[in-house]
Amino acid sequence: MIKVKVPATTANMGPGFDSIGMALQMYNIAYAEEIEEGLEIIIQEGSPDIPTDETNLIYRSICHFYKEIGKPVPGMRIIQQDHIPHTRGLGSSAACIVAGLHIANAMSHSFFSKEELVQMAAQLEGHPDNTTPALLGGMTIGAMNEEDMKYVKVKVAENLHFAVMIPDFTLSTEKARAALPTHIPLKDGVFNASRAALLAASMITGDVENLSMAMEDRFHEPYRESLIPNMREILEHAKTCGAKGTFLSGAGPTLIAVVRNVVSFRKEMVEFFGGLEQDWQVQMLQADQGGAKVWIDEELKY
Ligand SMILES: Nc1ncnc2c1ncn2[C@@H]1O[C@H](COP(=O)(O)OP(=O)(O)O)[C@@H](O)[C@H]1O
Ligand SMILES: N[C@@H](CCOP(=O)(O)O)C(=O)O
Repeated sequence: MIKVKVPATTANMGPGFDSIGMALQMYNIAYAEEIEEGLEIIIQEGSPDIPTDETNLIYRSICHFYKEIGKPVPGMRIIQQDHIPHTRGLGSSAACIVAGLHIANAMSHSFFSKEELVQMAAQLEGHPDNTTPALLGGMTIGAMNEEDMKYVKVKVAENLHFAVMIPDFTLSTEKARAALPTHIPLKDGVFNASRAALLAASMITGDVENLSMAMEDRFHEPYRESLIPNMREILEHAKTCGAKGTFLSGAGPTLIAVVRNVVSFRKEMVEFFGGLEQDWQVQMLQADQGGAKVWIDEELKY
């Protein structure tokens, strides 16, 4: 039996559109084993609307891997225990890709290195900001072309807490990407480049006081705001409650605030959400530093 545990990820973190992402301590677990023929998918925990046929994203990622190595896909049973809410901007699709590639790697005895899987996963998702931290943990800064992806992994300071504010409605990445413009004014390019560099450097040095400015964005948040009721008010309120920095998680609709005052922040935000039409859950999480883990027959492999 193969077991894979993959963390949720938050991409962009403000200005790092399609480049910067971070793993969070929230996980999907998948078990897989070969069976004589066919495909059996059991969703033990998680959303009932996840497909259990060949369109399932874990299975599609497994098929992609087998195609790459030129071998037929064996019959298999997959059991999912999902804790990452899907279509909320917390990298559930990246978690499926990472789980699928790890399962296929183990099942086919291919022994691809983690580094090879990092490259394959980034090409499969098309942007490296979810799959790279999902595989490696921490915060990653990546840049890619058709052949290659270069990245740096940064360990996230242990004293940083992330208030992950998840609404009861979904927003697909596809829809949120369709809202983006094809051109960005030069002044916005300068705005984002300076903040993305400041964000990366500040996370390395631990200069938390920079985060308020370093997490500002003009590439995607202003264009996605209309898809997320009360987004601006929520982020502004989070700042008045002491957030060091705030951003839209991935393509949204989840919002994240970096906080130090965990208990009081949560209490104040829960009160604030009580006055809004939509239901918002607040989870206080820390960064996952190690990324996806794989067990074969209960032995931890990596
Ligand atoms: N646990 C899962 N198992 C199978 N497919 C999943 C799972 N989670 C997400 N997906 C697929 O990924 C889609 C969501 O991807 P996306 O819009 O990129 O949102 P997210 O921000 O959650 O990654 C879902 O509609 C579903 O097709
Ligand atoms: N850079 C992407 C990130 C999408 O992340 P997800 O968690 O919403 O899938 C984007 O902003 O479109």
